[in-house]
Amino acid sequence: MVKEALVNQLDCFIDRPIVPLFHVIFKGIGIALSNGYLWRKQRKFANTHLRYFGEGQKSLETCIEVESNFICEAFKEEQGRPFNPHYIITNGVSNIISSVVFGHRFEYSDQSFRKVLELDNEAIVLAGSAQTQLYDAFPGLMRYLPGPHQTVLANYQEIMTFLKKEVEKHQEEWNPDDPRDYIDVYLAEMEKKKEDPQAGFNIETLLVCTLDLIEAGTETTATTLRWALVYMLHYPEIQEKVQAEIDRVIGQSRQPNLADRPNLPYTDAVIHETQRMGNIVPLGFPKMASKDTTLGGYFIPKLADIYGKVFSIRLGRDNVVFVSGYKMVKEAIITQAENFGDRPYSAIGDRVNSGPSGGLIMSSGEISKRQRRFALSTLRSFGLGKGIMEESVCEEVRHLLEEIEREKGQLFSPAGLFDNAVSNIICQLVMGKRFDYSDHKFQAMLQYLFEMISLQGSLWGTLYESFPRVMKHLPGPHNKIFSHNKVLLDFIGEEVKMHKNNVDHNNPRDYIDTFITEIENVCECVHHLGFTETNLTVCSLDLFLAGTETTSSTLLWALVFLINNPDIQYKVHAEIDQVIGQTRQPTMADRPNMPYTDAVIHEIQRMGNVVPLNGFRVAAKDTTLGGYFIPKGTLLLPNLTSVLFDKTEWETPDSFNPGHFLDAEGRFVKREALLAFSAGKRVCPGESLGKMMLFLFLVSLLQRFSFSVPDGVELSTGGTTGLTHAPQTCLFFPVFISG
Ligand code: HEM
Repeated sequence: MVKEALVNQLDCFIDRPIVPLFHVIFKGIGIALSNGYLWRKQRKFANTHLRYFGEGQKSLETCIEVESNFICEAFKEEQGRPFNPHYIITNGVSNIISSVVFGHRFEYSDQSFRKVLELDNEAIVLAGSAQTQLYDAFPGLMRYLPGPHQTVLANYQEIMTFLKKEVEKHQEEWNPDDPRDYIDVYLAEMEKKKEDPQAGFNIETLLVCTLDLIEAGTETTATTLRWALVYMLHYPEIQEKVQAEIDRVIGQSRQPNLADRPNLPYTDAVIHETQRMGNIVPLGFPKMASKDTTLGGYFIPKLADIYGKVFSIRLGRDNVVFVSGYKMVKEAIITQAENFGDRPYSAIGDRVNSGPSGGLIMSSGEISKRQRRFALSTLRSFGLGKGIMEESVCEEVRHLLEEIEREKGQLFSPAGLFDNAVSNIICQLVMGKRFDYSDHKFQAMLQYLFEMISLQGSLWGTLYESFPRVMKHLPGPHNKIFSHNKVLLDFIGEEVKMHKNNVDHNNPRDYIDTFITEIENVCECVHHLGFTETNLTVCSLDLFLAGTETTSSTLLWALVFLINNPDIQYKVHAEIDQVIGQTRQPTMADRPNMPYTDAVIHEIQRMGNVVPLNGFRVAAKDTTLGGYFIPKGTLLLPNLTSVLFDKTEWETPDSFNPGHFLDAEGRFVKREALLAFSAGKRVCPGESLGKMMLFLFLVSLLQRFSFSVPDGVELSTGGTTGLTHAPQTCLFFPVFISG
């Protein structure tokens, strides 16, 4: 699979991502961390001239033979006493590269060069540590804070000063007719490439290239040699066999040379096995997909094409198993529903829910079962199926249409209105009232709600989940998750207080009343199942968190896809005209008579893909999935993107095609692979309400308006991805359709 990525898909995985800490030093120039045209030019130049100055040439072999002698002499000086060969080997190896780059070697007693090697070694070790990774997350902040990242930066600065001196010396002595080494030919190339600044031939790039060559060549080769010694110590019988082969083929009277290699098969095999076991660049250097594969470390569809249907990735401190494709996701969340029904521990959830298992979204086990059952039965008794909820939606539709009419066909962004309209339905359900679109306090609450969702799905949220103890004390946007959450809980808490004052236990008006009644009625022994006032506010907030942005983003996607496909918008208008006309409001009873519109809404949900990653699950016991062993406690992400765009399930997965949900006669067909609301034990409890809102809002909007964008504007279907996948800010013309 790695070969598939690195060799067969060479063009797709050639670029390096920007790593902020390294970027300070390497600046995206040089050979190792550059991209595009500059990288191609620098890499080609290095390839050609490294070959010229030695690689593949007898002169380099001689140079290595000489250096081997120095190493052996230095070992001899230890007179058989135990010693650490680290710096002798490192110095020896880097001398080979120094000969090519600087045209000379450094004595092992040269303290200034030894210092450079020590600084480099320390920088490499520290750069791989978890603490320095914080720098990559918060470069703006960490720049001013103490920590190992400062040592990494200081070490590289000092190494750069050393390299600068070498380059300056070369500039002083430079004779273009007699290039001695890589620096000399580079100086000549700088003259030649003056007209091509994009290729990056300048002193700054030369310094970075020099550092790249010394660093990449020294640490790797020297570490492999040290592994070789370790294996020889561990396997004395193998060491003896290598020595026997050397005695037989070379003897003691001359130095080894490369011509001996074909006659030393055992030794050659040992060196290869050392490289395999030594595994000195265990992860490879990060590569960035130049085509769609990953985003900010998160899975996007093409990743599964590369790694298979079940693969694991380290996210922060956890190993997360990504499950992809309809069949495998179904196997995980439906067939093995019992095993993958719980949520993993979440540091954010723990803090916002006043304990590890509160609310509806983050709870697990018995609490989740009881709270989900309670929420679903309340949703049912407040109208799903009885028409009360439908009435609420129809009333909200009238307010929404009125607001849009006020725009008088001017360009406008409906996002805020959709958010308010959808959350009003949840307000009706939870607290029995709606808020006017001009209510500033409620608008502010919605802003807090969305910012909280967006921050949880951002790198800041991920960092908090990974390093809660550190992040708790650091400034940064993640703190807003908690402050906003508190404001929202207080807002709901106020409602709970008011409800408590005038609740009629025999006649509950909404979710809050029903919950208060439940707290009164259930035995105190089941309060630990979440029937407490605190959990009532958390569960209410969860209904807003889970229900508002998902539904309103789907409505926005609807307009994006219908504007981009005017023929489809036209057909929906035609079906509305034919089935409903202009004299009455749409109702849910119209849906069975509108197969085309129904198919369009389902296709919007598929392509809109508003919960791209689904919710995390955790394995309740050891199990297997797709042939892989999944130990108890493993985090699982049953990836919905991979299901909604599964090539084996959808005829045209990447294009907007309502035909996915229609048969040859134009009848609506349900498709099992449309898991937009997920499935199994944690399937969205708001699915029916969500579907009702989508149908009534959308059909009512299209009954009254047709939507378009200014000429020449193409709406992006790329979207922004965090926990949810929403269209980028969109501006539309609502054109009033007169009766
Ligand atoms: C188009 C609209 C919606 C979509 C696409 C959607 C999708 C989802 C998805 C994918 C999940 C994750 C399930 C899992 O982890 O397997 C979820 C969970 C949830 N949704 Fe929805 N949802 C929508 C509307 C709503 C509405 C309107 C409500 C509230 C009335 C709601 C309430 C919830 C709750 C409470 C959960 C958490 C359930 C749990 O963890 O057990 N959703 N939703």
